[in-house]
Parts: sequence; structure tokens; C-alpha cells
Amino acid sequence: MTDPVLDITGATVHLGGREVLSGVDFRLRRGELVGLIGPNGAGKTTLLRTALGLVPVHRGTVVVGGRAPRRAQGSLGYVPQRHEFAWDFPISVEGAVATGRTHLAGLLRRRAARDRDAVAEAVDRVGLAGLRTRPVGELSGGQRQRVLVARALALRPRVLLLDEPFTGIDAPTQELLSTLLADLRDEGVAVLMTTHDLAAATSLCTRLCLLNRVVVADGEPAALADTDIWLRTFGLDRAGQLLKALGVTG
Ligand SMILES: Nc1ncnc2c1ncn2[C@@H]1O[C@H](COP(=O)(O)OP(=O)(O)OP(=O)(O)O)[C@@H](O)[C@H]1O
Repeated sequence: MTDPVLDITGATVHLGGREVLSGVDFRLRRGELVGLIGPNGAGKTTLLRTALGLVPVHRGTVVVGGRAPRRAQGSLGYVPQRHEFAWDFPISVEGAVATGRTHLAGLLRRRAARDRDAVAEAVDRVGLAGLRTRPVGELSGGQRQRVLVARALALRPRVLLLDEPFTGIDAPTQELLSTLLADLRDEGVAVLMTTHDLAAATSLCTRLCLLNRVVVADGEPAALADTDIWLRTFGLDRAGQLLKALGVTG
């Protein structure tokens, strides 16, 4: 097995005086597409932000490609939740995607040919070439989601972290994103996404990590057919819609 590109060991994170992650062990390798699943407030976004070095660990370690996350930013692509981006900022699709590369060498740097190539390729991969010059404020929710994915891809990342990429998008956009994520996985990118779409996660991901402050279970979807694991993750005492949605029977 190859070395993990993201290696989180015993991570405990405190926010607002509370322990929101507790001794989390998580590893992500090239060519994996992992779904991070858990109820609201489980710590999914916090785990992504910890991997990015945006949230410090109280205990434990986070290593990205052999380095501290802050030193590995050039290899980490991040797709935040859609509401976290300033959509009223006067910038085109292409301009917004290009901001994915600015921290590689600073805001005032002239854009080199390789930057333009990376941006054009990313815009193309999410199917927005026809809307390149459109102000982002004029885009629909699904188009905005594609801009955020392209912005992360413009970095040509080794690790791609996505926070709820399937929330509020239509079926064709979901199809496009699913195909794109599977292609990236095949190309050797390590992909980790949070989602509340359990059926999509189960069919698309090579592995699922069930999180609720601690890692409740981590394995291939087929190995997580035990109802009890899902009940524990979501803090439920009996199977209901959740398990029907998954096609899991007790
Ligand atoms: N900046 C913060 N200050 C204090 N508490 C925070 C902060 N950010 C998150 N939290 C708390 O940490 C816990 C985990 O939040 P997080 O956003 O990681 O959960 P999540 O699993 O992504 O939830 P959701 O599915 O609702 O997006 C929650 O209880 C939340 O209230």
C-alpha cells in the first residue's frame, strides 16, 4: 500500500471551549475517493479545516505529503461550502477560478502561461468554458458549485477536499461532478468529500468514514452494511428513513 498523502493521527480539536474532534485517526491515499459522513455538528467541516491547517490540533498530528499542512498548501485543493464564497464580488468565472492559484506566488504576481493553462483546463473540466467571462454573481447555484470545484482544480492538487459538493445541485450537475471526481481519483488524486447524500456517497466512494466527533467506522461501503454502525454514527436508536435511503437492512 502507498504512503498516505494525508495522515491524521490522534487529532483532538477544541472549538469554543468544546472538544469537537476526539482522537481522530484518518488516512487518505492517492487514487482514493472517500466520503466523510456524519450528522450535523459531527465535525466533518472541522476535519477538512484541520487537514488544511486552518484549525490547530490540541493533540495529535496532521501531515500532508510529509509536511505540515501550512507548508503543503500548493498541493491541497479545497472546495468550501457554497455560502462561504463572496459571490457579489465583481469577478468573472475565469477570474474566480484563477484565485485558486494566487497563493502559489502572491496576489500581485503577473499570471504566467502555466497559470492561464491551468485555469482554462479547470474551467473546461467543469463544463463552464462557455461562461468564462460571466460575472460570478449572475450564476445559478449549480454553476457556482462548478466554479468552486474549478478553483480548487486550478491548483492541480494532489489532495482535493470538498465540503458538501452535492448540496442543492440538480441531477445533471451531480452527474458531471460525480464523473469528474471519479476521473480525478483514476488520475491518482486523493479525494475526500463531506456529504449528506448517503446514496451518492455509497455508490461513488471507494471508502466511507463515519464520523461523530470520533471515527465510528471507516471502510469500503460494502463492509459497512451493519445497521448498528449507522445508528451509532447518527445517534439514533432505530432504523428509519436514513437506512432506507442507504438500502441497508438490519
Ligand atoms: N468557529 C467555531 N467556534 C466554536 N464552535 C465551532 C466553530 N466551528 C464549528 N464549531 C462547532 O464544532 C462542531 C462541529 O462543527 P462542524 O461544522 O465541523 O460540523 P459538521 O459535521 O461539518 O456539520 P454540518 O453537517 O452541519 O455541516 C459543532 O458543534 C459546531 O457548533
